[in-house]
Amino acid sequence: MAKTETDLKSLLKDPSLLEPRAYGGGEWMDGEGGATFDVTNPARGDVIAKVADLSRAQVAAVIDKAHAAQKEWASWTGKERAAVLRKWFDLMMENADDLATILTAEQGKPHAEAKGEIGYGASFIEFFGEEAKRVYGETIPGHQRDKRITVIKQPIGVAASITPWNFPNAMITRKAGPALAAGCSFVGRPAAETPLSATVLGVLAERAGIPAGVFNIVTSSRSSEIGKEFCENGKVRKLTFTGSTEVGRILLKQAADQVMKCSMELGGNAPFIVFDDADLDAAVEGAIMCKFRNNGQTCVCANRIYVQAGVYDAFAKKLADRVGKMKVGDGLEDGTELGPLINTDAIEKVQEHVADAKAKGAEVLLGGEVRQGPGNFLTPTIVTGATQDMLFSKDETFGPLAPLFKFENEDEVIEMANDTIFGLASYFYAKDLSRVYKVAEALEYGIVGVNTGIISTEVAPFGGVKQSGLGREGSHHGIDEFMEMKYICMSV
Ligand SMILES: O=CCCCC(=O)O
Repeated sequence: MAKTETDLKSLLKDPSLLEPRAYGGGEWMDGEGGATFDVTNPARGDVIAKVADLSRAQVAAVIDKAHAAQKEWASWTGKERAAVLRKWFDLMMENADDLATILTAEQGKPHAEAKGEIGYGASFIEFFGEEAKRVYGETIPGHQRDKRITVIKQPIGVAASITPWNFPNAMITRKAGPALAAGCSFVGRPAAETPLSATVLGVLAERAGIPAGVFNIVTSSRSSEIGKEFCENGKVRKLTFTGSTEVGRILLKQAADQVMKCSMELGGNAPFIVFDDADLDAAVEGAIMCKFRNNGQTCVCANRIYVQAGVYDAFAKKLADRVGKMKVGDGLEDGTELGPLINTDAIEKVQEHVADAKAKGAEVLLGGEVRQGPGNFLTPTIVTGATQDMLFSKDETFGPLAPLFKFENEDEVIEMANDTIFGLASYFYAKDLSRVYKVAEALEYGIVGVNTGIISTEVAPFGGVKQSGLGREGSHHGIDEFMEMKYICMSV
């Protein structure tokens, strides 16, 4: 069980993968004056590493290096960039066990789930490496007899990224993959809770032969200062962010001064609807995968579960039977299905949502207990009798709370499901084909899962509508976020 950096190293097949320094311009960097910040294991609350705490000036110096490296990188052919990205992907897969151990130690999710994230994260590097060869332009018939029109796509330049602690590998690779494939250089600021999953990507990028300055990881505890540097530095041409809608709004305002191209993957409040013609066992399994992925700390996790009246009681019972058996514990221990929450604030938010629901008439069917002792553990919780006036109807709980709402008909549930400022992911279970089409079209969300609780894949465009964000990540669309279109009009 990891207690210190040394202990965590002893769990790795290759201890040199654990890197507490930042990676900028191809060099490993300490914080100014040796400044560090602590990284703790949420399963035990102990410090596992002291990581370089870069100042804003140090980050600006890294941006200079990324800027200097970008033009040469962009001059490589797509095939040449694809070859090093492929090497990077291979190294991630070869070291997947160690990467997962580092991820679990700092983030908490069970090791098997962490390993799943490493595979998912690596898939973006593989996919976009392949896409590097397929950045096609266009020819358009001229508007006059002597005119020829060609459209080309060019890398935007330096891309800055800010990523969250809940998917500390995949949220970086989903941005760095297309950025590097497009010919951009990349400066990533990982969450202060989970920097080691980012620096290890720097270790492997270096081993893969990605040129100095092309992939950079700037670890820092000063989130708002670094955000400002990214938005105000004239050498940064693209900002890509995954995190809360609240922070996304601040970044968009700051980036407006430079009219910076932004991609925003923000909050969600996913509805999960079970119609009375659904396969109930499949719906229960889908709800568990969707709700309890990363212990509910995922922007696409079900936040509101709507169940049609005729199957409400049966669904609630089946769900409680299954969830009640889930093993909560340290993610580094065998058999753990639900790890700790990231911190005590996260526990308090779940408790606040449960207390509010109880005060408004809901009943706790299962769970809700905070485990005594070290670590941020909370048993998975189900409440019945949820209604639209309860806190979780407006606000993402981001924890292991499954509120069950009862509904009577299609129109009513669509109205309730869409009654939110968010529009990221949504899910429903039904068999009737015309219902499937109508409901999928009526849900105001960027992603709709039909008879499935898992929708994430590198080949599909991930992103939200309304206040859930701007732009799409993944799929062949994802690379366009890092490119500019140029039209060349030629007189012949
Ligand atoms: O919180 C958002 C992380 C997205 C995880 C995914 O890609 O499914």
